[in-house]
Amino acid sequence: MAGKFISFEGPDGAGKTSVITAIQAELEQQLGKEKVMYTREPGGNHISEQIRRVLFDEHNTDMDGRTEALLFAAARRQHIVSEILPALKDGKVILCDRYVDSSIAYQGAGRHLGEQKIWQINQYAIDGLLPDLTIYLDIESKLGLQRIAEHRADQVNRLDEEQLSFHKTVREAFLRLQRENPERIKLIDASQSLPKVISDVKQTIHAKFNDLF
Ligand SMILES: Nc1ncnc2c1ncn2[C@@H]1O[C@H](COP(=O)(O)OP(=O)(O)O)[C@@H](O)[C@H]1O
Ligand SMILES: Cc1cn([C@H]2C[C@H](O)[C@@H](COP(=O)(O)OP(=O)(O)O)O2)c(=O)[nH]c1=O
Repeated sequence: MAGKFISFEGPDGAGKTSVITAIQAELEQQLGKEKVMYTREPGGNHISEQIRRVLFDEHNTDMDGRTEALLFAAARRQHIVSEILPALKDGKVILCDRYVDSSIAYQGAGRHLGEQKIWQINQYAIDGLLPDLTIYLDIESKLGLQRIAEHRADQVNRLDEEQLSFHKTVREAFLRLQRENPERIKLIDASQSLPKVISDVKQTIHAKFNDLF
């Protein structure tokens, strides 16, 4: 079986973690644990996790936007080399919580660094490796932030605390990316109930890979 690279994207609170957990459990049942890999960005290996700590340290409020963008790209590079490429070689299904589209949306649009510029620095990091399929969980910004506030108040990180307008800009960018890449990026309405979102995601994965679900 050839490896399959599936990324999950969406604004904070869209439900990525909840959805991926369910999808991972079902795929592991079907294919066996050794054939499925969950991983997240930034992170997934000890070097990227160290970069993650710098990015999300609440003391680093003075971090320059370009520094932030370069650190995300650096963590991505290491993640590809240490996790993604070996798993693809082993024929695994990779469920990746965020990938390059997050940088375009958060740093490019949200931080106004320019979506094209962020693409450019990320080309160097990803060296042409895009997911076979990207599941974009779309949610209205206010609802996404409400979900975080209601359920995960203890886990709010430096980036979650950005203002509503930032999140709206990020969502617009995700929607634009989806419109520009309709073959790779599939939109799921994440304001639906969790079981319905999971069922839509499974259908979408099956439409792309007939041997899954
Ligand atoms: N479809 C849904 N309907 C209602 N609440 C949801 C739904 N999906 C997720 N949640 C809740 O919203 C919060 C954020 O979800 P999470 O999966 O952590 O999102 P993300 O990883 O995208 O930030 C969690 O407390 C989760 O239980
Ligand atoms: C991968 C990536 C994430 N981010 C942000 C989006 C999230 O706010 C945060 C990831 O934090 P995380 O705690 O993983 O949150 P979530 O469960 O919402 O994915 O990092 C970027 O700004 N750029 C990136 O390239």
